[in-house]
Parts: sequence; structure tokens; C-alpha cells
Amino acid sequence: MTLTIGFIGAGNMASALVGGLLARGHHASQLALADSQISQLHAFGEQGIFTSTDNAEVVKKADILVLAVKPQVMAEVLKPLAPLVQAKQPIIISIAAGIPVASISRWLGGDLAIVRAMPNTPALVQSGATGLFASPQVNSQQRQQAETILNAVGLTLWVEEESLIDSVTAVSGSGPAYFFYVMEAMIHAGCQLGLDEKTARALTLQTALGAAQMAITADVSPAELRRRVTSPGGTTERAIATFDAAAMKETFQHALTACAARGQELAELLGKQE
Ligand SMILES: NC(=O)C1=CN([C@@H]2O[C@H](COP(=O)(O)OP(=O)(O)OC[C@H]3O[C@@H](n4cnc5c(N)ncnc54)[C@H](OP(=O)(O)O)[C@@H]3O)[C@@H](O)[C@H]2O)C=CC1
Ligand SMILES: O=C(O)[C@@H]1CCC=N1
Repeated sequence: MTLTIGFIGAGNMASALVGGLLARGHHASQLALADSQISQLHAFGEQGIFTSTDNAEVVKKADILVLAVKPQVMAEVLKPLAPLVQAKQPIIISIAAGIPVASISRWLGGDLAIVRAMPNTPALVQSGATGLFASPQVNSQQRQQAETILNAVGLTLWVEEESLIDSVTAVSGSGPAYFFYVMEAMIHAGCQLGLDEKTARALTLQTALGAAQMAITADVSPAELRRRVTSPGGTTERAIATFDAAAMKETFQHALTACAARGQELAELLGKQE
């Protein structure tokens, strides 16, 4: 039996996950999405997916309920759904940054199988990376079911401490934005060096793809692959020296630390709501 996966919130990340699931052959009739904005739902409805602006309608259908609203509205979204969720007992998968299992459980009335997942937007092209954490109530079959959903859209890895979800967020949840940032910067620099925008963009994106494919398939580290590009006395050496002089590695360390700290801050700011 295929389980129905319901999503509360039909924004960027739910779209990426649903797009990935559909592309992997998950049937539209076994998906359901709720969002407060009807405009967010049209495209899904047109694909034969059940949609509603009433979150409760999706909870009624869901064997697996994916919580995909912003952390800031999670408490107000979940509390009215508690009686229905308690009656239906779906597996809960929260993709929200920061919000702890204990808060989700409290808002939904307690004692539920809750998985925290931290996916990323490349799920849309089945190249996602997701970190998962299971609460003690999640049995091995439910763990497998949660993993199967996220596996449909890319790589999955379990962490055994909930706090490590903030670290996953810093590396891969937010990570696509860092790579897009580097792409923006390289395209801009290419244009400054005289390339037209189309050429700078095509060269940058293909280089990103090629470097990622090499790093994934190589049996040596990214550091070694970098060394192989960097001919002594050559051109790359100058660029890397410039990055080192600007303390780029330290900047990444600071940025990822700030990202993970924001996850903890969200938990403290929002997770304590009654
Ligand atoms: N974007 C990313 O790369 C990632 C995001 N996440 C997590 O995923 C979650 C969703 O993020 P993202 O998809 O980017 O956010 P979006 O804002 O794109 O999506 C959230 C959706 O929920 C809707 N919504 C707001 N209030 C309600 C409500 N009361 N009931 C139902 N739907 C509601 C929003 O509508 P409206 O716009 O009108 O408010 C919006 O369409 C967040 O918790 C985030 O931490 C995790 C990993 C990666
Ligand atoms: O920026 C955010 O808060 C979300 C969580 C990870 C990626 N986007």
C-alpha cells in the first residue's frame, strides 16, 4: 500500500519535494497539500494533487504529514490540528529549521512519531541532500518510510543527536545558497573581465557541475583535486592566494557557525511558545 503524504505549507521546499517525488513516479493521487494562499496551490491542483486552504483537510488524508511552513508560524499552525493529528497518528516529518521535536510534540498534543528532516532545494532535481533525526517514538518501519520519501529526492543521512540538525542546516540545508552566491560572484567577475553575461554564466555553471561531479566520483579529496588544478607558478595559484589573503576559509567557518547558531536561536525564540 502506498502511503499518502500530506504537506502543510506549499512553498519553496514543499514544491521541491513534491516535484522530486512526482519525477520519481510517486502518484499525484497519493499527495496532498495545504497552504493559506490559494495561489500557491493552483499548479499542484492542475497536476491532480489534492489541495486545500484548510490544513485540517490534508491532515485527514495524510499517513505521513510533512510540516513545511516557516518556523515563525509553526506553533499557530500546529495547535489547532492537535486533535485531528492525535486521532490519525501520522508520521510527522518536520523540515523546519530550528524547531525542536519537543516543541512540535507539545503543540500537537504529545507522544507522536516525529522525524526532523533538513532537506535542501536541489530536491527539485533529485539531487537533494537531507539530514534526518528520529524521536524515540519512531519505530524502524516509520524510520524507513521517512527515509524512503527523502531518498526519492536525493541523498539521506541520519544523525543520532538532534542538535546536529543545526549543523546539517549549516552545511547542506542552507548550502545551496552558498554555491549560488559563488556562482553569482563568478558570473559578475567574468563580466567585469569582458565576457558577455550569457557566456560568463554558461562557463560558471558548467564549471560548478563539472567540479561537483569530479568531487563526487573521485577517490581523492576536494583539496587534492584543487591542488591538481593549481599549477605551481601558474594562474590558479594567484586566485587561491587572493582567497587565502581574504581569509575565505575562516569566513566560511564564521558563516556556517552563524547559520547553526541561528537554528538554536530559533529553537529558543519560537520553541518555547505554549
Ligand atoms: N527553502 C529552503 O531551502 C529550505 C527550507 N526549509 C524549511 O522549510 C520550511 C518552509 O520553507 P520555505 O518552503 O522556504 O518557505 P515558504 O515561505 O516558501 O513556504 C511556506 C508556505 O507556507 C505557507 N503558510 C503560511 N502560513 C500558513 C498556514 N497557517 N497554513 C498553511 N500554510 C501556511 C506560506 O504562505 P505565505 O507565503 O502566504 O506565508 C508559504 O506558501 C521552513 O520551516 C524552512 O525552515 C528547510 C530546508 C531548506
Ligand atoms: O534559510 C532558512 O532558514 C531555510 C532553512 C535552510 C534553508 N533555508
